[in-house]
Amino acid sequence: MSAEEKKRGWFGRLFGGGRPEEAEPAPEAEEPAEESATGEPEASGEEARPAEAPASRDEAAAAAAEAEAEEPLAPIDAIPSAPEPETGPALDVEPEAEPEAEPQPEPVAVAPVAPEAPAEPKQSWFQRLRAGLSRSSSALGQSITGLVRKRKLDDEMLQDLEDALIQADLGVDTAMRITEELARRRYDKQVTADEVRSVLAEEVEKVLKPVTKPLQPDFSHKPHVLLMVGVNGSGKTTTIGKLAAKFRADGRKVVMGAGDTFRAAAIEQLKVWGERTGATVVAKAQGSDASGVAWETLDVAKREGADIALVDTAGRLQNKAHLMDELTKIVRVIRKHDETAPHDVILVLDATTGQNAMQQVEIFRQVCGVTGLVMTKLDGTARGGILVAISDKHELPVHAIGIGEGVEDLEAFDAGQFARAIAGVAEASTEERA
Ligand SMILES: Nc1nc2c(ncn2[C@@H]2O[C@H](COP(=O)(O)OP(=O)(O)OP(=O)(O)O)[C@@H](O)[C@H]2O)c(=O)[nH]1
Repeated sequence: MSAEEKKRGWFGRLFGGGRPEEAEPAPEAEEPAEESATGEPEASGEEARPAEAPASRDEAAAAAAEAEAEEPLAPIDAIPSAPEPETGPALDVEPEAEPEAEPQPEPVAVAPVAPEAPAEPKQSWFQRLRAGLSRSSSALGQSITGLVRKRKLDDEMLQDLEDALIQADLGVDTAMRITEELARRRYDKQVTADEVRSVLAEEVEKVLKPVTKPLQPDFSHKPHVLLMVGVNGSGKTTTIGKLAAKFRADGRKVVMGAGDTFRAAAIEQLKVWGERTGATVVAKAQGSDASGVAWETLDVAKREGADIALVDTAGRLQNKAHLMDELTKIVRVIRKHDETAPHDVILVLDATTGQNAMQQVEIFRQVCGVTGLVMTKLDGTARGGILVAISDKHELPVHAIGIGEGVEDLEAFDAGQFARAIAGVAEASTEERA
């Protein structure tokens, strides 16, 4: 199988329909990414289009001002604080004060693109998923093995198992269903750890199956608008970059909007992804009005006849009413371009934040009508079970999961694979070894 066919396979699975019929050929790498002589990437949009920028700035300002006058979509005071994720810096500076300050000397951490010539034999996605989820599955596996020692399944063991499953962030309801099913099958009989694991995998798959939904952009929108939201550090920018790479590999025209104007490094990070993928990047200076960036992103996307616009946002939303307003304002500004947009509002959740991720779903659903989820960093945590609890409670589509920083580390979500990986059960069929 060629690399291209593999990409298409991924695309088909992620986007649910295989390669679109009217995909335009991928432009040459230098076409959308405009670089200066120094090699410094120049953003499209305001920086890259001086002649067109003033008009769109006026429109953006007018749209932003109009949007400002409107009511926010959700009461901010009702939103509880979610602790900072492990990877993100704390918010202690008002963004309005930022432009004056020296740009923060943050390193631009950009995930590596898939290595061109991998030396090692390529692992299947399931193998990598299992390896990624090994912290989650081994924590659970140890508890299960510790509890099941050639004993008959009795009430005490069921209670201990339930506690272990809750500890693993799977959620109370799922934990109860698993132990009820175990009791139904094996009560007062000898039970092995393998039997427990297999019931665990089956029950987790039952929860996850209904939420397994590939991303299905409707390219007739021209552009299909995808808004990426989530707390800072959850992996929004990286996920946008990875998605852009997938769309570009499928011949789509992509425009990315650097709507995270809070952090200079996030803007730079997106520009680098733009260079790598050949996607156009619309960016403004750090501290600029994010809704202005969103406006221009759609402006540029329409002008370029882009298939999809991926709009990044800042994630410093906890207890910061004006930043929460910023998100609702971005949505309103986007709707001035297309009242049906944004067509996808994807919440990126960092698995390492465990139960806080549940809280984040509640907050972002209130504020901006989340349509689907991507969970990242499942590779670095023992708390992967949280995706099960979130799915059980919120029933939001899970589009994809991330198990690393590279392009190849984002995959379409598959309930069965995830369930078996987290339960530490072997692959079910040869199909998944592909
Ligand atoms: N291990 C691992 N790291 C990831 C994954 N996804 C993203 N990251 C890393 O997480 C860090 C934060 O990712 P960003 O994409 O910058 O997060 P963000 O939500 O855009 O953050 P802000 O710009 O601060 O709002 C980066 O170092 C990414 O490379 C993943 O699936 N696994």
